[in-house]
Formats: sequence, C-alpha cells, structure tokens
Amino acid sequence: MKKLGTYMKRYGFLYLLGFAAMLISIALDMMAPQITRRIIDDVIVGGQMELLMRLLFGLLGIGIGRAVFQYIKEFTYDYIGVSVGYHMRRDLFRHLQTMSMDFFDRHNTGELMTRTKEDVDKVWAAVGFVGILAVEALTHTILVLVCMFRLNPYLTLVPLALLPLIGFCAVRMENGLGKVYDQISEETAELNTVAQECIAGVRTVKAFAREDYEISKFSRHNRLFYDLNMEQAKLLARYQPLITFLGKVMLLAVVIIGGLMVISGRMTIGALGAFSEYANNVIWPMEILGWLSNDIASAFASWRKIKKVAQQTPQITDPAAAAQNASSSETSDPTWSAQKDGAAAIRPGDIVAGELIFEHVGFSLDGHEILRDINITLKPGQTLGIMGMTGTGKTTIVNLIQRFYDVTEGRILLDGTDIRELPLAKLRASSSVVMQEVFLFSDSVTENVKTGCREKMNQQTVEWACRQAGASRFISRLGNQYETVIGERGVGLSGGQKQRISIARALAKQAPILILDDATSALDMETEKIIQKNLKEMKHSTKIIIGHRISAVRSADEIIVLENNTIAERGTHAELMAQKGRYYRTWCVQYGEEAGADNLPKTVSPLDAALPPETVSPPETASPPKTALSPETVSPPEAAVSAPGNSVLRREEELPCP
Ligand SMILES: Nc1ncnc2c1ncn2[C@@H]1O[C@H](COP(=O)(O)OP(=O)(O)OP(=O)(O)O)[C@@H](O)[C@H]1O
Repeated sequence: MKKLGTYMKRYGFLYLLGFAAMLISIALDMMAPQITRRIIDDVIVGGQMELLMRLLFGLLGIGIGRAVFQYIKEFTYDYIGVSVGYHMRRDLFRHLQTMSMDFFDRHNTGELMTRTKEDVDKVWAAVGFVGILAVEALTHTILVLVCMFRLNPYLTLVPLALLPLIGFCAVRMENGLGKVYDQISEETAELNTVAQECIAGVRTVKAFAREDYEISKFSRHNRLFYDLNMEQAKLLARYQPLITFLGKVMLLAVVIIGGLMVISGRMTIGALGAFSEYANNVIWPMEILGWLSNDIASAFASWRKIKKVAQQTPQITDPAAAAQNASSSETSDPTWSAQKDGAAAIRPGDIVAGELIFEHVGFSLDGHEILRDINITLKPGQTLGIMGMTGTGKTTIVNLIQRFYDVTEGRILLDGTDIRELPLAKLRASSSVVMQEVFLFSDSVTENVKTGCREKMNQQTVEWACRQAGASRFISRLGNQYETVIGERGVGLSGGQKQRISIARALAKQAPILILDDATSALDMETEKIIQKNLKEMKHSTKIIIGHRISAVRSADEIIVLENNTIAERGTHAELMAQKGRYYRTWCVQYGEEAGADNLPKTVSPLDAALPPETVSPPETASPPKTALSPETVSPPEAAVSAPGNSVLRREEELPCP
C-alpha cells in the first residue's frame, strides 16, 4: 500500500479545480452582504431607485454563480474521494492476497472485512467532501472576519472574542471523539466477526442448539457497541449545544452593540445589516465543526488501522533470484516461465517433472514442534500415502509443499530445486490440492471446477474431470447441470457431492503433483475405490494421498505413518503389514474382523472382492502426457468421452447415485 499522499497526488489538478471553485463560491458569498448594504443604504435610505434593478440582478447572479461553483466543487471532491477509495481498497485487497498463512492465523475475517470496507469508506470521505468542507469552513471563517473588519473593526471584536471559546469546545470534543472512535472501530470489527461466524456456521449453531449462546454473545458485543455510540452521542450532546449557544450569543451581541453604534451614528444601518449577515455566515462553520472533527478524527483512526495491516509484510515471499527468474524466464527459461500477474496456471512449454524430495525437514510454529526429520523421495509418477493419528502433521506436509509455511529445518526440493528458490506462482501451479476442508465458491459448477486454470480450461476438460471424480452423474441431475449455481460454500450439495467437485477441480488443473488431503472421507468406499483407480491411471502425476482409511493409501508406492512429529513407519502396504506395527493395527481395526486378524491378506483387502472388475480407463489419452501440461493438449480426448463402452463412463455408470 502506498502513502495517503501518494493516492491524493494523482488528483492534484482536480484538487486545485475544486479548491478554485470553492474559493469563487466563497467570494460570491462575501459579496452578497455588500449588495444588501447598498440596497439598504443607497436604495431604501438614499432613495437611488435606479440602482435597485442592478443590485437585484447582482444578487441573482451571485445566487446562480454560487450554485454552479458549489456543484463543481462538490462533484470534484466526491469524484476524488470515490477514486481514492477505489484505489486504496484495491491495493489493500491485493496486499491481503499477498499475505502468508500466519497473517490469516492472527487476523479474523470480520476484522479484515472492516478494514477493507468501513475504514476505507471513512478515509475516502475525509480526503473528499468532508476534507474540503473543513477547508471551506476555515477559509469561509477567515474571509468573513476580514469582511467584518473592513465594515467595522470594533464590532469585529465580538466574534473574535467568542471564536476561541467555540474553537476550544470543538478541540475538547474532537479529543474525546477520537478515543471513542478508535474503540468503535475495534468493536465494529468484533461485531462483524461474531455475526459472520454465526451466519457462516449456522448449521453447527443449530445442531448444537447454540442459538441462545450466540444471541447472548452477539448481544454482549452489540451492547458494547451501543455503549460506545452512546458515549459518542453524550460527547456530542455536551459540546454541540454549547457551540450553537455561543454562536447565537455572538449574533445577539452584534445586533445590540451594532444597533447602539447605528443610533450613535458610528455605523450605517446598511453596514449593520451586512455585518449581521456576515455574523450569520460565521455561525455555520462553527456548528458543523463538531461533525467535521468527528468525521476527521474517525478517518484518522481508520487510516491508522489500515496502515497497521498494510505495513505487515508476508513471511513467505519469492526470493529475489526467483523473481528475477520469473521475469526473464518468459523468453529464456523453458522450465519455469512465470506469469507477471502471478496467475497460477501452467502454460504450454512449462515442464515440471514432479520429483519431490524432503531432506531432513523439520517444522515448528510459535516454538511448538510439528514435524521433525522428515525424509521423503517421490519420483515423478509415484504415489505416497500418508497416515497417522489426527494432529500428527499430515496436512502440515501439504502446507509446506505449497509454501503456506516455510520449513524451519532441512529443505524440500521440487525437480532438484529448493522450493524457496522457485517463483511462488509456479510452485503452486505445479501442484493441485484437494483440501481436507472443502471450500466451494458461490458460482456455477463449471466455474468451481475451472478455479485452478480459469481462462484456459475448456468445457470438455471440466466434464472429463467431473467424470473422473465421479461427479458427472449427480451434476447431470442438477437443474442447470454444469451451469447450476451452487450456494455459498456449496450449500445445497451433500458432503460427498462437494468432495467430488473439489476432486474434479483438482484433477481439472492437471498439475504434475496431485495431493489429496483426506479427500475421500465423505465418499462411500465403493466410490472412493473407483476414484482411486481413476487416479492410479494418471501415471504421470506424482500423487500424495493422505487418509485415515487404509483403503485410501494401500496401493501407494510408499506409505509413511506419522507419529510423535516424525515418520514412525514406512514401506509398501505389504511391508507395513508384515512389520505388524501401527499400520498393521490400524488395518486390524478397520478390516481385521472381516478378514480375520490371524488370516491376514498378503496384499489384498476384503474390499477388493466387492469392487467391479478392473477396467482400463484411457490414461494415455485422457491424462496429460508426461511433459505437456496445457489443458488444450492434454485434456481428455473426445474419444475417451464418446467411445462406446468407455471404461471411465462405465465406471461412472456403476457409481451408486448419491
Ligand atoms: N496454524 C496453526 N497454528 C498453530 N498450530 C497449528 C496450525 N496448524 C496446525 N497446527 C498444529 O500442528 C499440528 C499438526 O496439524 P495438522 O493439521 O498437520 O494435523 P493432521 O495430521 O493433518 O490432522 P488431521 O488428521 O486431524 O487432519 C497440530 O497439533 C495442530 O494443532
């Protein structure tokens, strides 16, 4: 994010234009009482009737001129404010997108939403119409005093004596309001968070009958919000009437003292009329001073908060070398050609083999050790299964591969390069993850599946991916099939349906590395197995499958079992079964009863018997060839879709309909 001045600088000309319009409008304001004076003194008292029409036209001209220049001023400053707000909000949002996971661990959603919406709104108001109104009020007051002084220097002492008093009240009020506004801004964020969490988690709230608890939690924050606003109202109520009262006292004093001067012949009645008009004109800036200071104090508080967020730097950044590589590789390096906009899409010509190596990887977060001495070698096309009790660090391994966090010990190599040296966009484009927690956008099925590579993906690839994920059958039953808009986070779909779409999304991206983090937990075992077979046929993808069910990992080339922050067991399914350790015990718990713990299968689980006969999908044609990663060239061919008796389709037909 830039400095506030930088945002304003680009509108320098418009600021000047608006300022000029404001000055002309004030000047016209200053002229009106002079005409009033002449109408009284020259026309009414002096009897120069021939002047009347000219003076009246003068008043009319002033009125029209004021309206025109006020319009120019207001439009200009509104335009500046809205434009500054637009750029500031865009930059803040972009900045948020660059932040690493640790930042989002520390800040809640409501807080960040308040920063990007309410706080930016307050700042743009201050640099726009509120700011110019403050300048106008000040300029107006000074010019009115000058005009008063020229009319009658002695009588000008009256407003001069009362103005400091009014200013003092305004400053006191501003100080108080500034503090309250800081608190109101904090509490707005809290209130947003509570409401957002409760609405987003409405199912959990209802399932656990937490409505009363949530209502009382919301009411607590709402009450605090109310109290702070009342405090603000009390401050306004204490000072605002005093300011207004002092303004009226000033007017009364001008009329009384000026009247005495007229009686004593030291002032004309026309001059008193003009002076009273000026005195009237000096009151409104005082009256809105409280409101202005209120808004400006609140804008300062908001800007401080925006700055606090904007000054935070992402922990995970592209190293300078990688960034350089990113810009030069467009023409020179065919291995890592980075996109300037950072879009995570692999383009034709990009070659990522997908070899992944963990060398003595350790990871700690806030002093808490999560992973220790993890060593993995995964050749292109191989599959790694990861098992382990909950909280043993399985998802953390995925987070490290994607550089959501950086390793604290050892290193991770992708195709022989430390991932910290690779451009982030390319690193993330090279892997495709089905997250444990399914998140779908409130958009059509097609757009959700296209998430990984929006511009380049054709409908054929989308439908192929859905078939591979066992999702096409239920999609065809949706109202608008692939164009059906699914609700926020996939509302309207079952857990298994959401999971299938998220698997399709990952497959459609066709990245060299495919990671499934407990991705089939909501599927029935038969569907899970069929999806696994489809995955197995993607022989050129390196796959990491995390699961709690043996069935999810058993066919992997290597399975690791995590325990006590490190790898406790490793090997193939058969080797691990033979070791009779934790993996074996898990197998016993899951299948032992059916298979008979003593009669352990060598490589086949009882599940296999229930599966449809192995059929061959068209991986050679349907999945990407080893190096070509463009969806256009590698997406499943029409043949795979339309060929009669196509194995993918047949398996899909066999899926139990959800
Ligand atoms: N953002 C975070 N901040 C602090 N600790 C974290 C964070 N994310 C994970 N952890 C901790 O790291 C450990 C490993 O978490 P991880 O999510 O990798 O476990 P997991 O094996 O995937 O669990 P599960 O099987 O339940 O998905 C846990 O103890 C967890 O509390």
